Amino acid sequence: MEKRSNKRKLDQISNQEEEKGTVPVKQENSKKVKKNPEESQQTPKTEEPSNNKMQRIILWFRNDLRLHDNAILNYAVTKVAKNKQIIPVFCFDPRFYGRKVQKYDTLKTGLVRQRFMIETVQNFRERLEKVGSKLLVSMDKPEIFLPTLIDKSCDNTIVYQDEICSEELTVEKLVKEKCKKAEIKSFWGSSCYHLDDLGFHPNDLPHIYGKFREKTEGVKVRPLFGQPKQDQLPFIEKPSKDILEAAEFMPTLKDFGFSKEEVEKPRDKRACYEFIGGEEQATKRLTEYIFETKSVGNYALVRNNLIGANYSSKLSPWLACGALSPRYIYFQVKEFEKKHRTNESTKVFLDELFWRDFYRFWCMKYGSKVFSSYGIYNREYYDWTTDKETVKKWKEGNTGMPIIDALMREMNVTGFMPNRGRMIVACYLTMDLKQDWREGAYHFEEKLIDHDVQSNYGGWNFSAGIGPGRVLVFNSVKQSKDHDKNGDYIKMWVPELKKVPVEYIHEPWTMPKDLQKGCKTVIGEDYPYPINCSKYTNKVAHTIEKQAKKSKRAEEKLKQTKLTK
Ligand SMILES: Cc1cc2nc3c(=O)[nH]c(=O)nc-3n(C[C@H](O)[C@H](O)[C@H](O)COP(=O)(O)OP(=O)(O)OC[C@H]3O[C@@H](n4cnc5c(N)ncnc54)[C@H](O)[C@@H]3O)c2cc1C
Repeated sequence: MEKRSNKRKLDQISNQEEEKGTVPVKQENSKKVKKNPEESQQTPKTEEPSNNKMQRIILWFRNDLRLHDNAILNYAVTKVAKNKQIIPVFCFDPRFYGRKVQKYDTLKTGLVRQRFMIETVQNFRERLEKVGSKLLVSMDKPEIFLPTLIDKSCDNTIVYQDEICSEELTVEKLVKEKCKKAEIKSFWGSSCYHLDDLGFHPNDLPHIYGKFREKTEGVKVRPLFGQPKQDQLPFIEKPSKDILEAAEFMPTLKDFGFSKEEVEKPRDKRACYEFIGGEEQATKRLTEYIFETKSVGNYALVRNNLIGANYSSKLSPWLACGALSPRYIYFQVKEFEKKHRTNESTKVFLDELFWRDFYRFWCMKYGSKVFSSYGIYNREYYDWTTDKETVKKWKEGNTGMPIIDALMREMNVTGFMPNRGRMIVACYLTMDLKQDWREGAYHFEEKLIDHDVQSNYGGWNFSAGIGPGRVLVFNSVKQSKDHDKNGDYIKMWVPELKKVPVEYIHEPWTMPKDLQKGCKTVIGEDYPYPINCSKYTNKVAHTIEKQAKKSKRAEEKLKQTKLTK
């Protein structure tokens, strides 16, 4: 391996797998629930091999970048062997990092999440080093990099945590194909409930979340795995030069194609929280949210607010990449309930955590259908269109609907958007502007710091009226008045509207012309007219818009004639 040879060239990445769901539904659903899951035991029963051969265990980490409560680390620690070598690996797979999706004109991973991921991997490496291990990092595809670690003189095992959706399953399949000389083991580990404990096959998952909760009422969350201790993860005694290089390699944002200007831009001070990647920051935030500020005890009262650090936990970015275990959160909340109080808030908070579980099992059940345009029920009556100009305005936060613009701008800049906001903007794009929901979902995938394929595509299916449960149709103006009464959130993210009086902040296009001039916010000049959507724009606004367009055209004509003269 040449120095940093694991760094690929960005322009070599193929865009073949443009659309999700290239794996047929059946194949995804064929992920069997293990009947007698030796591999899924809390403490895996690993037999001592009959020979004295070195046991090489390659731990392929993906969305499980933590030492605490980690199923594959637990396997490595509890594996009984006379001689064993544990090799932890993380690949910045070019299919997920540094790749553009041409069809939706989005990146698979935008700048904010990419930065967070580098911090996460760096912190994970440091934590592994503290217990005497190392982390190999590569920018190659796993099916290219992992085979280079197979040593013929050893018994090799490749271990990973199960994933659910098509793109991830395709990679698993390729790894299996290319690593035939190694044994492959996988473990469930990304939800609170263990797949094997549900008591039913994911294909029998109830249609709606409430019924899922009823059906799983008696299911116990399994206890946590312990953290590996010093020397429980013995590395290779005399590693090769290549392996040592990979154990030091860490890509930079530039390696993923981001410009110097983008990389050096400071974090935005308006961000609701300073998200820094890694397990250490994750557990710090968890303690702060649950025990120091005791905010979990007020969750139900404030969770729909839009401003501040503690209206919700902000744990999702660490959960998404597995720097934080959902079971650890669950048990910490239970601890809080024991010490302080059990109330509606702690219950609602845990319920949200189980929504995350629900979407995982839901994606298992429906496979690639969750990425299809009319969803799992083929609701073709929605008749989405794609008007790139409209989608662009929505993406950039220039729709002329203040609450939508504020929410989109917060996400574009910081990577975070409140849950209420996600529902509002998704409903606006699909129900009001009637645009293909996938334009929105792919944009979220690029921008969100907490992007999680199951929660994102599940959330979009739900909001677009093609997913589980009732179809919720929001009125954006009402939502704006309900959740941002004084327009503080709007004014924070849409500074053009700073001087607009509160009574007009939610519908600035209804402001009388004189007032628009008075507060230096002329609609159509300083801030756009709302996209023509009959639900919100009243006749007055349309007339003003038409007149403005007419007079603009007249002005331009006049200029033209002057020029030609
Ligand atoms: C269109 C749309 C897209 C979404 N995309 C994502 C995504 O990519 N990644 C993601 O983690 N969440 C997503 N969500 C769910 C939800 O918005 C976020 O989990 C939540 O806003 C994260 O903030 P928090 O950690 O402060 O959540 P809290 O309100 O503090 O909740 C605690 C945890 O519960 C889970 N949770 C809460 N609400 C939901 C929910 N509705 N669905 C699933 N899990 C939930 C999250 O893991 C969250 O961290 C999406 C929702 C919608 C409507």
